[in-house]
Amino acid sequence: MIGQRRVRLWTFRSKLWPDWRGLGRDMAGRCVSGRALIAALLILLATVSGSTGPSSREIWGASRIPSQFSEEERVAIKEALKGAIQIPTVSFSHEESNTTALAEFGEYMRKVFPTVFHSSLIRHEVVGTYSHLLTVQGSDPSLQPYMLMAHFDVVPAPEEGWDVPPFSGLERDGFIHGRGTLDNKNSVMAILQALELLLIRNYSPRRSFFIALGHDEEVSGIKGAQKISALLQARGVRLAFLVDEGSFIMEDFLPNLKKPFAMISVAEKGALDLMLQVNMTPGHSSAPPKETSIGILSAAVSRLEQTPMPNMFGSGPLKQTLKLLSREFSFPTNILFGNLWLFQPIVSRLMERNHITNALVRTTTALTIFNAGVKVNVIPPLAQATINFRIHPSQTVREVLELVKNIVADDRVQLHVLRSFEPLPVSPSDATAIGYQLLQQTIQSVFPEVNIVVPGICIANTDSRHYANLTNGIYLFNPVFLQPQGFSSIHGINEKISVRNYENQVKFIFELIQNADTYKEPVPHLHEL
Ligand SMILES: CCCCCCCCCCCCCCCCCC(=O)N[C@@H](Cc1ccccc1)C(=O)O
Ligand SMILES: [Zn+2]
Ligand SMILES: [Zn+2]
Repeated sequence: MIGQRRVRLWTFRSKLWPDWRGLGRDMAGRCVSGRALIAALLILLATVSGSTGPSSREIWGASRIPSQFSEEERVAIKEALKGAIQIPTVSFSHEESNTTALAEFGEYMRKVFPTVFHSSLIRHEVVGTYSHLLTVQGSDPSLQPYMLMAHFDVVPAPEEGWDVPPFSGLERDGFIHGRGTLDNKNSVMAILQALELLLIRNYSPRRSFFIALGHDEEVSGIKGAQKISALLQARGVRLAFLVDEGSFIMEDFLPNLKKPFAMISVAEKGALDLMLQVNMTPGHSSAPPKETSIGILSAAVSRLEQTPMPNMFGSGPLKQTLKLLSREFSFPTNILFGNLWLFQPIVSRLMERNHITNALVRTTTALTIFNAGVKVNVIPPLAQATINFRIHPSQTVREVLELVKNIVADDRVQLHVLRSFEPLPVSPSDATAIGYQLLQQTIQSVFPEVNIVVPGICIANTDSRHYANLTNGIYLFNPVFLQPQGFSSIHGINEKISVRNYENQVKFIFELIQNADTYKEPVPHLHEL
């Protein structure tokens, strides 16, 4: 029955497919087709007048600065990133970081971007000893400011397994190698680099914006981002939106989808670090009791690992993500993703099959620390295990704790919450959401090969949560192409970015800053009034 229905649906849709695609594009917004028409006219005009084509200055307005960089600038762009990678700004733990390197990084930024740090338009403040806040003054106070964020601390990188030393910043085969090339010195450097290049070209913004560069994101953001946020709140700042790390232009993440798609995360998971502890009477191992602290704790954590948290597919932004992506798939995935009203149960199961997509549909349970015992012939009194839960946007810390208690179901296992925070509220991605729309438009102009932009969920955590008090528009997006191998290199080995990818990241921010000045609020339709 279902099989017959599936075939019928497919036949119906495949007949309509070409029309739907054409129609979809036209209906994506009159302004898009209008802009295409204007672009076509400009090309025609330029051809007649002997020029090679319309520049972005012509399309976006007379005062627009084209994102074209000289050979000399292109060399300086990549050399600046290499230098940043060579400073080992490692966050080891809450208590320990390489503070010498953090301070050196501040000096390095000032040296490499002199125009930024000497501009009369920019106020620079050091916050929490090592983090940086730049306030870029716009000329039009009626425009609400926004914020670009990044962090320059990195996770440790022992040399084993790396093709090149992780703090060498070496260029090889078109890639710059090293810890922080994707997470997240690329963004720190690209933001400052784009601004430096704009200022050199005498740019002055209409819309004010902030640049917040954190020094402790990899261990909490409490000394950096949290302090910057408090400072801005005390100044009464409200942000139109902010952009941080957390998502990419995805390539080869989904089976049967060869084309890249840009995912702007509009939601970020929460987190719960829970320590499980069992205390029993110690004793001689020659006469062990029936149950030991290690055995009881192992059984409890094993139950947690074997009992995944509920699949939350159907709530949150993922349905919209798949609906939008469905057009990019071939049969039968296009039918499944495009008709979730019917195929939701199947799709939610499919998502569980892969560890990355599984993380999108549920709160994940990761056993990360286990401690017990000191000597082979001593029954230890104490066994401890720490579990890192990443909480799905549709759940709360309290709900997860309740589920954990029910799964453990053993009073001898004590639960201690070490740290927890709720998922971020979902940021808007509709036609009126300025941050989302600006990112989408900029992606479309800088990366014409990327057909589709979708809202998504960030499965990791970022500094952006510390700014939730200042805006409801939190967008996580790095304008960089990422494959699954690149994802594994983040916090892993052989982290690297191609020179081309990095140049495009600079170009993207160069364009985004200018687009923020010229963004026009959409006019509401009559029926919405
Ligand atoms: C249908 C769409 C499928 C495509 C899914 C592809 C998903 C790819 C995900 C890529 C995510 C990359 C995330 C990069 C940002 C990493 C930020 C980070 O590492 N943050 C730390 C922060 C932290 C948390 C807890 C303690 C200390 C630090 C983290 O662990 O989350
Ligand atoms: Zn990061
Ligand atoms: Zn990280």
